Amino acid sequence: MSAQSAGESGEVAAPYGTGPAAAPPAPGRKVRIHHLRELKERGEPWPMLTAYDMYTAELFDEAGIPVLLVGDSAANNVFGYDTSLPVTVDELLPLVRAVTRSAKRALVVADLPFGSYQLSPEQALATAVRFMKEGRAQAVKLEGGRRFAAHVEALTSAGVPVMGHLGFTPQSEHNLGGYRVQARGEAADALLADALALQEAGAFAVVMEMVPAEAAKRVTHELKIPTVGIGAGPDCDAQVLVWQDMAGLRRGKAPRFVKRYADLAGVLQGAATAFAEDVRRGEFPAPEHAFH
Ligand SMILES: Nc1nc(=O)c2c([nH]1)NC[C@@H]1CN(c3ccc(C(=O)N[C@@H](CCC(=O)O)C(=O)O)cc3)CN21
Ligand SMILES: CC(C)C(=O)C(=O)O
Ligand SMILES: [Mg+2]
Repeated sequence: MSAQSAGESGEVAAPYGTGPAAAPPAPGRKVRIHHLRELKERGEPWPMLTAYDMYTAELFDEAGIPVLLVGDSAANNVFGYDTSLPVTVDELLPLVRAVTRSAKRALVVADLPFGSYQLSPEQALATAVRFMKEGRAQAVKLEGGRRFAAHVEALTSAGVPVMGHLGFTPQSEHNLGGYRVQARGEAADALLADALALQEAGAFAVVMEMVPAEAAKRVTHELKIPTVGIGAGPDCDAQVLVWQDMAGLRRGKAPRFVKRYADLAGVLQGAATAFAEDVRRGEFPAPEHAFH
């Protein structure tokens, strides 16, 4: 339905992504949520990465990543916690500010951390407003399905674009029994019902984490808004990874859904080792590094 016919029939148009298909963003122009809807309609998959600081935001933006997520996964990839649960709004806000200052084109999504939105739609809006006003984020993300439809609606009607997150939701790891695949078998119907409820509440996209590829494919076909997979198979509209997994900075056994595109841990370890040896041998600084 076009925006015009919605007006003539007296219906209230949904806040986002329901207008006529818009052109994809021109190079150098800011990515908007309707561009992502347009990519879905054209069947063009798009990439999303986490970013938590200036250099990664600049590099990923220039590499053509249209959406950057300042994930609550900063908990275990920046701050050194063992899970996502301890990280706070006050810890994440400076990271969101760094990323939004640095990304010229990418749309920046701020992940709402555990405890900062679950209490009520009012709490969710108060937290989202901080990420938008102080962090300059263009959207926020929160975890949960039907039970959070009212929260999503409060945000979207206040002008805050919301990305949902279903399947394995790390903030509920204690309830879900650890890092496990979700929505197997019968539970695939509940996944679809949750996704439809988020779309109905005004979400502009939905992340699906660690769900069977078949379930993710079905949700992707049933939704008008884009799905973003992480361990959800090849049929999602978009794919997201934590950047330290993607670039091989994080060591140890990676989850099955990770593909490593570089060995940053090896590169950095090698650079630091070479620097240390140079200093110990008296070879750094050389004359050209000193002032006379
Ligand atoms: N670096 C990093 N990457 C992530 O993908 C990530 C984070 N951190 N922090 C927040 C959450 C936690 N996530 C995780 C963490 C571990 C597994 C994991 O160990 N998966 C195993 C077991 C799966 C199973 O037993 O079913 C795997 O092999 O995929 C999965 C997702 C995803 N998110
Ligand atoms: C893995 C993505 C989707 C996330 O929520 C995060 O990085 O916090
Ligand atoms: Mg997260």
